[in-house]
Amino acid sequence: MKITKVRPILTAPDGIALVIVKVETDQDGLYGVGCATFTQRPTLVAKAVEEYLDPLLQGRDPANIEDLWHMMYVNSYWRNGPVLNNAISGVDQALWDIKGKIANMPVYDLLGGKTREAAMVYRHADGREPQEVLENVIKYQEEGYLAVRCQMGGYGGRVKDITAATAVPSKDAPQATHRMKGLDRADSAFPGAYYDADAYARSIPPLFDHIRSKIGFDLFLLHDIHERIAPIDAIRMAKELEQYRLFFLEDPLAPDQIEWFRRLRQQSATPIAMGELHNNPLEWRPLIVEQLIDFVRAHISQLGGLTPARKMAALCENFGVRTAWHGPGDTSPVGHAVNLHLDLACHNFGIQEVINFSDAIYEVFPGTPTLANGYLWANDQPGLGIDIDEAAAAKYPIEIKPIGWTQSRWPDGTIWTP
Ligand SMILES: O=C(O)[C@@H](O)[C@H](O)[C@H](O)CO
Ligand SMILES: [Mg+2]
Repeated sequence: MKITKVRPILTAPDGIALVIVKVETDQDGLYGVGCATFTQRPTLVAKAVEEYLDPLLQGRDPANIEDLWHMMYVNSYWRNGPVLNNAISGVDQALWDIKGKIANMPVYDLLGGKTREAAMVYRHADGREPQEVLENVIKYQEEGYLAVRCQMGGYGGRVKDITAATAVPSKDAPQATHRMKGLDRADSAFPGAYYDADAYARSIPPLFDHIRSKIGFDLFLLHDIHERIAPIDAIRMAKELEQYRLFFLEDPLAPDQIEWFRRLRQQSATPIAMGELHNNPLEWRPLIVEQLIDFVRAHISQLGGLTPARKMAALCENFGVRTAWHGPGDTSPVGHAVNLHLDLACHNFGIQEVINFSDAIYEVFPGTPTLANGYLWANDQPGLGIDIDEAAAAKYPIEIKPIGWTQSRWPDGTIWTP
């Protein structure tokens, strides 16, 4: 068997640019699909696939996933960055899809079989003040969800978008209404998504106090700091939140502040999740091996696909760390399917982040997993069990424009990690 063509497909059914890779073979009608999504730089991933991976892979046997992965990985010599890892991921996942189709088994069966029936998910609740967040939490609870992530005013409790040509105001949920210190000068300020780190840090413990006092402890709650505060403030928040028993506190520290995890660990028993920004094994290895985190949050297409992700999961299992694969809207449904296959097969699964799959998503991606009773369910079809309808995908072209939400700023205009 030979690979005949490797090509990217770009589509945005929900307005978020997704990158899918299709690997075609010389066997009649046999192909695989994989997620290569890097929604901030989609056309660069497409170029890496078209100009470098397609010529490299044509004529190779798609059965040899491990060899092809390592070959793609070192072929550029410089490695482990975004764009190239996403492109490799698209191919890698498509190869697993092909293998499953040939074996007539779902990918979770190739990985050892189901160790649970379905994957517990969490949903995102937001609101301008604690009562509104609470109401949204209760909505999810009434729909049967077992876990809800609570934010207030978006990441960092963002309070104001200074819209310029480059800002995208709709990325986060409702904006808080209070004003920022000294920031009533929208016309002259640097464009960006402004937030007040101190006000945000102070607002979160009372938020959880309000929610727990109303609903009790019979629901898993989560929070994402999104690296929006200084490291010592993140430690303080983790300590203050201990009494509210979070399922996890996500991204308390930026990936570049890895040494701070040791201090955080010494001071707080709040479970920590980290890793959606990781690209390089050197970033996650110490966090896992030193047991500085409780959940890995890797974005599987940033690692280079299912092949490195299953190895990461095995490393985690050895050290008592669980998986919580990244699953917001900037993971494609193919990526969500890959997450789910790992969730079902890995004993050390923790929880799965998921979005509400829209009608447009189900139209473009037949076989997208289904949500019911607070769990994500696989369809048990061979391979990844998901496909892309290219005619439907073409109805939702991607739009390229400068990214606004990653221009997060403090009240004085200082840019901070998004
Ligand atoms: O954990 C989350 O869902 C967020 O951190 C998003 O992944 C991030 O804003 C990129 O979309
Ligand atoms: Mg996050």
